[in-house]
Amino acid sequence: MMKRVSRRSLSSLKSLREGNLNFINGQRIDGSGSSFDVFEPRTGDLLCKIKSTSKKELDNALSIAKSAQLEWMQTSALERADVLHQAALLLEKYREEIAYVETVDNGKPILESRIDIQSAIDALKYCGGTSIALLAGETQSGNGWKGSSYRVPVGVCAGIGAWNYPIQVAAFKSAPALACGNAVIYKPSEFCPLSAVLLGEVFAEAGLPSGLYQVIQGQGELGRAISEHSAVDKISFTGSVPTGQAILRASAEHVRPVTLELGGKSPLVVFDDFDEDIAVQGILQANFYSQGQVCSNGTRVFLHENVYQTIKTKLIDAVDQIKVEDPLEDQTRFGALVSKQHLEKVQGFISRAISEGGKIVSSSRNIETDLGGYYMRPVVMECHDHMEMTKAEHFGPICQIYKFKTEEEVLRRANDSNLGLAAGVFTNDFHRVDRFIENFEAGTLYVNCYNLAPAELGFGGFKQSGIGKENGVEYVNQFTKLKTCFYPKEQSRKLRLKKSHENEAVQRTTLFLCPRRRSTDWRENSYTSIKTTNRPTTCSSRSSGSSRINWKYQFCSWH
Ligand SMILES: NC(=O)C1=CN([C@@H]2O[C@H](COP(=O)(O)OP(=O)(O)OC[C@H]3O[C@@H](n4cnc5c(N)ncnc54)[C@H](O)[C@@H]3O)[C@@H](O)[C@H]2O)C=CC1
Repeated sequence: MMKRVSRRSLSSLKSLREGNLNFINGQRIDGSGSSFDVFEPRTGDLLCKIKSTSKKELDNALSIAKSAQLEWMQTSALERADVLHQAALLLEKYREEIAYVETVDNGKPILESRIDIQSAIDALKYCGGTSIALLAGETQSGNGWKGSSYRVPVGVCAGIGAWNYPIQVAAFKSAPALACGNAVIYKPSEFCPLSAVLLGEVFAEAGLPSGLYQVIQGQGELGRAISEHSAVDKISFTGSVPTGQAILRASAEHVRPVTLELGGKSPLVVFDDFDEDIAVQGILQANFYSQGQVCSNGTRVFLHENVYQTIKTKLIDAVDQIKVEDPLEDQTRFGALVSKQHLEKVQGFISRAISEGGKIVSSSRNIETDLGGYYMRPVVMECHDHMEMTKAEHFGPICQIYKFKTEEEVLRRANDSNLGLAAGVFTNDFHRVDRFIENFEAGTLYVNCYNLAPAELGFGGFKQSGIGKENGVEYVNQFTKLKTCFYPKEQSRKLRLKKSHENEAVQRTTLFLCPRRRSTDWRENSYTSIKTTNRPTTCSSRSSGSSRINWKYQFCSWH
């Protein structure tokens, strides 16, 4: 059993502001690399200075991770799941403290930060429970042969995260990796670096041995150093398409598995048979949650010509009523954008769209506020197909509306994108629903709802929106390698008898067919004898039964 040193406290915001934001081998320490400033989105004030991880410190952290991982992989999946479950309970316990830090760091409403922590809790419970069953593998037999496939950890997994869901992404990168017996080295976005450190403290208090979850801090340069490092066995990345492509290129050198959760430019198609008021609530949900900084947002809203005018009018009315407020207040539904640079980027998209013929039809995008910080009003824009914003992800609170006539036409326009993260359709015609499910070119589809991403089902994109999934069984599998072992049927029976007779608990001898190609008569082949670790073959998955937030919040009132 690995030695565990439990911590008993979570760092306060005051302490985080003071630095020591790398979390290496169970300790909060400063890096010795270059420094950079982090600003508070709700006020625009300096939040903290980060001393980033140097190349030498990265090497050291990876070597600590490898040693810790070699021990961790020897623990049972059930034991690992227990640690994740404990961490989930601690996240529940510290929900308010972490939500406060998250909102100060990111600018999103505190209500949303609380929900993001729920997603992190769900991921920990789901991955812990699921891995127990997945790692058990499967056994098959055929003519003269018997074989088992089972899953082993990948090794040291690196996570590189975006800024829009800091605690959630840190948990999404670490939960499946740890559950499957890997170590994690995580680099949060330089814009929102704090909650990943708190997650490290939560893991430590839950009994996770030091070195298995480490946080390194830095900007793109550190991300590049991770993606080029030979001691990293897998990378799980959430961020923009160009960065994802750079990581993929660097990983080709090492022939290393990569999971990419990248950007989107998702269509949301609204037909004239659907309730207009519910459609408006759905469009708000698909565009303005997290100030529009959501990868799966349905920013291209196609409205059927019969309802274009009425839905447009209702939508403008609803958007104009959204209050932009201090994200730390409980009632706030729309807070600050993440950074000055990002605010300027989003405003730049709007200005270029106007010069290309786009038109803001809601009130002004600008807002006077005495909070300081990075605020703008959400907007509705009438757009056409041949403008930059129809193709490019703006990642801000801009709902683009388009008019369409026929189903065939709108499907073609909806799919006309290099990205394929999500797509939605609002209609009461279930034959039409079937046709959209079949023909939408996207990895996540929403019918009469939008932006759900529960832990139980895979979420991820087609086309340039990514490779692999987060959530669901597929996601947990991505943090394992599959080993398949064949043996002759009679030999396997003898081995079983021998094993039970000698009560051999740790190791057994088995046989590989060699050469690998299966002959019609396997007896003609020669054998090679090797040693393998004995593994349990039956385990049951545990329910993640949590005090979940009801997902129906998705159509909550915005005013
Ligand atoms: N599909 C999904 O699940 C999600 C996708 N996203 C996408 O993330 C993007 C917004 O996030 P950003 O932080 O602006 O993305 P980004 O690509 O600029 O940065 C993401 C992370 O990559 C690091 N990085 C930068 N250059 C790197 C390099 N050359 N090699 C390795 N790492 C590097 C950054 O420091 C940061 O930690 C949007 O495109 C959004 O759609 C965001 C959330 C979820």
